[in-house]
Amino acid sequence: MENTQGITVTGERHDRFDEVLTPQALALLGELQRQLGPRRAEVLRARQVRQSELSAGGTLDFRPESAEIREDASWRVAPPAPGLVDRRVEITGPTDRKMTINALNSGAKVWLADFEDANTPLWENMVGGQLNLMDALDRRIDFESPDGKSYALRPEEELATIVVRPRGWHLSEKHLLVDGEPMSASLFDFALYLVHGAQRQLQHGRGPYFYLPKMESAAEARLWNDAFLLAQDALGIPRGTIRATVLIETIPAAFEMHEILYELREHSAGLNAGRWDYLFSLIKKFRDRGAGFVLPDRNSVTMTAPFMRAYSELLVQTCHRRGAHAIGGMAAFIPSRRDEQVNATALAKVRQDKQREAGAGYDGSWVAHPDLVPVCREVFDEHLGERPNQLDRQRDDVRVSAGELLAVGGVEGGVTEAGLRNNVSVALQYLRSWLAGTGAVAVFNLMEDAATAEISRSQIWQWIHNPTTLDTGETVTRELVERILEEECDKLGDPAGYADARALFVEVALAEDYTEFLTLPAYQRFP
Ligand SMILES: CC(=O)SCCNC(=O)CCNC(=O)[C@H](O)C(C)(C)COP(=O)(O)OP(=O)(O)OC[C@H]1O[C@@H](n2cnc3c(N)ncnc32)[C@H](O)[C@@H]1OP(=O)(O)O
Ligand SMILES: O=CC(=O)O
Ligand SMILES: [Mg+2]
Repeated sequence: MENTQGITVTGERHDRFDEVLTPQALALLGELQRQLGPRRAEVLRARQVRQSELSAGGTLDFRPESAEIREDASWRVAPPAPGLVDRRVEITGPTDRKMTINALNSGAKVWLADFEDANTPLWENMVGGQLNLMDALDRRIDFESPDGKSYALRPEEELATIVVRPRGWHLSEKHLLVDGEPMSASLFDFALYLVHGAQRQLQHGRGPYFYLPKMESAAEARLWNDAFLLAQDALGIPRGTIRATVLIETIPAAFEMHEILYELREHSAGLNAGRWDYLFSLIKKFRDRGAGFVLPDRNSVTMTAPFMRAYSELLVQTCHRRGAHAIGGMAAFIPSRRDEQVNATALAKVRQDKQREAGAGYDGSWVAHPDLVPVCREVFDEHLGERPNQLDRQRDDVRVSAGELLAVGGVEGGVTEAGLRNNVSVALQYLRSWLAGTGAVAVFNLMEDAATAEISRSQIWQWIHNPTTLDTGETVTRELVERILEEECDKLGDPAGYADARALFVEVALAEDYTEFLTLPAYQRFP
């Protein structure tokens, strides 16, 4: 452990970590944390205040205070930056060495290098991931797997543009203390990539680009914008070099899309419809509000549910009014190279999802696996023709009210025993994987990550705390879930291997008090 000017690294200095944790990088981390740490605490407190209002019966609406920004038709975000003009296919995934190479080579236009939903924030993953990004930008990221398969990058012009997703504002990085306090994980991930990636990216004719997750308000976007201004000035990089695409993946943020774009306009690269966290947020924010907000089984809530369609179309309308890209979300179906049937289903489902998005006006969309790149590309090729995007397509036909965004009742399908069992089993399997250091995993042929697992455990909490009857006629109670937990654990086998995941599940799904993010108590389990 060392302490230089109030900055202490408590994490281990593994091989080559010094290349990431340089004096220049540590100085920027300290500066950002000292300048913006108190503001971060403020926006997190504002989330709590809003939650108390909602729990007391309040609602969400478009903000009268910022009506002028929404109604002013004159402003636009910055024109798309190099490497971000054509974003028809974006692949997402963690930053381990093999997946970094596979993602960059996948044929996608963009790679979302993920320190958030698809990542377990182990110190080794965080700093190791930054090293892999540096090596990828230096084009020296060859790798050999234990079974002897060699990996190398394709020619420059075929590689995806890197867009890094730092962790959300709620998370801290406890291995980096500033004046004795853990620093913001968001600022940690952002600044390390900026320090090492900016010049390297500019040499490749691109720039330091980011995806910003889990925001709940325009004030949070302003905080990011201030971090960009401060960091660009500190590093002598022209203002506006950084670009950021914001995930609209919380229900409060859906009411502030124009305002979020406005705050970031000089740095904005558009918005993305993060459907899984959005559903999680809906459940979380209205978790104790009774039957009108109880969603049925996770798998029966799709993007064609009226409230999801409203959110998705409002996002395209907002973006294109402001000259900003609208990027679609993740269909969770994962292809299989071993099972033809599973593969055919995944390809068909993903095709359908991308067709809906391209038809709605999205400029591109996400895939979770290299084998899904061609299908997404085909669909957008058909819609875009020779154009790199469809920013010119205005959705003036879209009219979305606050009530429509919040009308979560009335989704077809109910709460079933099978759905409850699925939530229990998926949550257990995901938590085990997360605790072992892998933050994205295929379970029952679907992609599971922090966002989807949040839905599973939050639904269980919500069903226990609001009168909910299963298709079997039984009422969901803590005792019933405990019995099902026992049975699902038996099916999975390996009780010792699941012991930690099981304890964490009880904490985040069955406790009387709701846990805001499962990753908070999960992270505490790491030294
Ligand atoms: C809600 C949200 O935020 S969505 C965004 C966050 N989530 C994600 O990014 C999930 C990304 N996807 C993944 O992590 C993976 O696809 C998983 C875990 C779902 C499935 O992975 P696997 O079980 O390894 O799939 P599979 O065995 O079919 O992989 C085949 C090959 O594709 C590679 N691959 C699979 N997904 C990806 C990816 N997203 N990026 C790069 N390479 C990938 C594998 O590394 C493997 O490579 P190899 O043949 O060289 O060994
Ligand atoms: O990050 C994406 C989501 O759907 O959540
Ligand atoms: Mg998300």
